[in-house]
Amino acid sequence: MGEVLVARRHPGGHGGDTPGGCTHPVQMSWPDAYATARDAAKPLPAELTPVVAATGRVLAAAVRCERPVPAFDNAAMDGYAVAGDGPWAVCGRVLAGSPAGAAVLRAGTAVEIATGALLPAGTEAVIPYEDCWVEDGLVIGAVGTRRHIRRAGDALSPGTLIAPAGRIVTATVAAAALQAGAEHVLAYRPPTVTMLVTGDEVITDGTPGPGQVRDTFTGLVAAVTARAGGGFTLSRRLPDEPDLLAAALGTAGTDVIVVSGSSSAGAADHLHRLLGAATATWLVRGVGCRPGHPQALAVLPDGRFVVSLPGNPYAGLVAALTLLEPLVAGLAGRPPTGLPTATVTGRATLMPGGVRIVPVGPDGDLTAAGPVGLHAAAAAGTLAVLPDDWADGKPVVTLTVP
Ligand SMILES: Nc1nc2c(c(=O)[nH]1)N[C@H]1C(S)=C(S)[C@@H](COP(=O)(O)OP(=O)(O)OC[C@H]3O[C@@H](n4cnc5c(N)ncnc54)[C@H](O)[C@@H]3O)O[C@H]1N2
Ligand code: MOO
Repeated sequence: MGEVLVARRHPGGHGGDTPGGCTHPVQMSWPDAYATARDAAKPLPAELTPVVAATGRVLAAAVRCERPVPAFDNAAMDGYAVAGDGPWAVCGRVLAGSPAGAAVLRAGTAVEIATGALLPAGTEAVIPYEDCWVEDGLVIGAVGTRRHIRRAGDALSPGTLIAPAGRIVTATVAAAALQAGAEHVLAYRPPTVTMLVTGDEVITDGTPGPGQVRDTFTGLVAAVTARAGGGFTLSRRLPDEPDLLAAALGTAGTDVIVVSGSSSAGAADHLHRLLGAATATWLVRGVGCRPGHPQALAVLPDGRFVVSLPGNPYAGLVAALTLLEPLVAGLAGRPPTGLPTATVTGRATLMPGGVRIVPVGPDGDLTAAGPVGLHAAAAAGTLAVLPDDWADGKPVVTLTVP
């Protein structure tokens, strides 16, 4: 599944040795890292999916109308279906969903009819209630210039395009497909994502005690996964125990494994060594951005991707938007789209030779943010990717906070 982009040994940056003959590229620029994650992900196989379960998936083949819409001739107004000249003798009533009856409407007769009801054969027009009245069982009025009849196929005929390949199945695409008689669509299988939350100090519920922190990653990763069209399956908290992390990496049966923490050089940071031992291929190992520079993307020999998010929460969010989101979107079959740009104003300490990723409010003003606190990103909603030659007021690429 993965593609070795630069197969060469790391010259010795963070993470130390990579036993097991693991190869990897040197630290990448932020735009290259984003593009690498996106391009490494080829769409997963397409499968025939019930329309009702396809929302959020990407179409691998166009959806076309299979049955005319409407499927049968019906009344466009509540009133009387009539044949021949009036006045018309009322001989029955047809509501939507009830059969029109065997009888053919003969000249001079009428049936009371509801909007959407099957028209009796022989109907020449529908006269709305407001254009007629009934006296002694006779409808009195005149057929107007409009017949108020909807013919089968008036709205849509078989073969008409409902949605092209590559389109995300929205609720409206699904509704249009069902309306047009499609029960199944061919859609890419959405990638599944497991989250491994590492760290002895991380707790997943309750109030942290001394030295502990509350997990902030699971909800963010689940949201980024869902937004990119993936299925978040599970979050597991793991202590800083290499055997447990190795076992979890080995058994996670999902297309993508996200690991928070353990990305750096500390005594309890085992991920890089374990991926080396597993002969993973590094696609990205370290990115020229602040925060989030220790982030990485690797592919295991069986094709499963591992996304490594640095433990500092804002750095981890930046990494999820840099590597996880484009990866999941690509696996889900979403066609690449350019990132939005916006004009941003204010001041920031730029990173020579790399990018600084800074929260930006709706007014376009930059906000200061360190690698830990998430409050500025939460208030901002958007992150600006500032290159080292950025100047106040210049437009930049932006990322949307989940
Ligand atoms: N010698 C070096 N030390 C560090 C470097 C470096 O290059 N050389 N990089 C620093 C940077 S930058 C970051 S970011 C962190 C990355 O650390 P890890 O990914 O190994 O993560 P931990 O050490 O486990 O934790 C760091 C920090 O984040 C907190 N954390 C971890 N997981 C969670 C979670 N699920 N929810 C909330 N907070 C979490 C953890 O408690 C630590 O405070 O390394 C620097 N060091
Ligand atoms: O990824 Mo670290 O921020 O640069 O804390």
